[in-house]
Amino acid sequence: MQDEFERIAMLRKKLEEANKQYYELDQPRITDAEYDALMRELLDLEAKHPDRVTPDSPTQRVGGAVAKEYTKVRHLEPLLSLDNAFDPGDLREFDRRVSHVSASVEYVVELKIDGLTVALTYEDGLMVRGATRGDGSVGEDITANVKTMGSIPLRLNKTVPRLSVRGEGYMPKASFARLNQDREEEGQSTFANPRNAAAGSLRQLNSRITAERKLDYFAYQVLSAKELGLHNQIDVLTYLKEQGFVVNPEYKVFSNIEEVITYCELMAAERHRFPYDIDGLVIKVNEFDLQQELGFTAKSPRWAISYKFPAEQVETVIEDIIIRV
Ligand SMILES: NC(=O)c1cc2c(=O)c3cc(F)ccc3oc2nc1N
Repeated sequence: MQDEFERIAMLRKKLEEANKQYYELDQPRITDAEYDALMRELLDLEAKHPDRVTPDSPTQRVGGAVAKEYTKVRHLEPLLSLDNAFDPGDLREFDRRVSHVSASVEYVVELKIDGLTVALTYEDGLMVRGATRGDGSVGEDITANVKTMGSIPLRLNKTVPRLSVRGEGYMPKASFARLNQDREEEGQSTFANPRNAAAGSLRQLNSRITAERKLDYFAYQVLSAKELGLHNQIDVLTYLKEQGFVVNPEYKVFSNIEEVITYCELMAAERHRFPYDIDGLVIKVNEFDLQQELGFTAKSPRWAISYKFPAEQVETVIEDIIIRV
């Protein structure tokens, strides 16, 4: 019996390590087939010893019971939306407002991942809830689905009593292409874009289906960051990585808006080189003290703005349309 418990512990360690290699380090060490075999063995051993199952066991990522409908959940703090900037003038206007409060400012610029916001709650280091944005105050409880997302840790590396994390759930372009191909072959309707596919997959009532969709997650915010001894957005991104989250590595720090504008224009031209869709950039005042001085409007922070890439000229090929006059 004891060696079965040791086997359970060893399998969990190997699966967690494989998960970390795949999602955090992007360097899978074992094949999917090997991963599945280890998971199958652990599922069988846990079925024999159900009292040994823990909420952070890798088997909890497989997905299980089908929910009938969503329970609603109220967010600890409302999830606000970002004001948009469409051209350099808007960005200079944003900077002018910021400069009224502080002459010197540091901006962090992150890619704006084109997915959907997912709010995560951890208690004593264990993930206890995942929720969609909903109307900003009340979202849908999608905990079962979120557990199937390999880039979201089931357990934090450093246990803290309570941690609220926000980030973007998204579907990588490769997963999107494969999903639509499978659906076409099965005669099903296809998704228009990865964002819709991610939304549909996350709001699935059957988490086994979510598990097959290979969704991914970039964390970018923690609540009550100052209580964690964090003083700016860069601290937050570093903290999130330490805790085991995947943070988008493309963030940059600039000390004036003209550098931000140059970077925005550069990235608009490079927007398709990433393995996921982005629809712009998010510019954030780095220091929390200045963020707090700037505060919020009714619906948005005054210390952040999203720069939307210009709409692209997409040649719509109109073919096979014969206009009979
Ligand atoms: N899609 C994104 O990649 C992304 C989105 C947001 C937000 O929506 C957002 C909303 C706020 F009220 C405050 C900060 C934010 O930071 C964000 N940072 C990001 N990187």
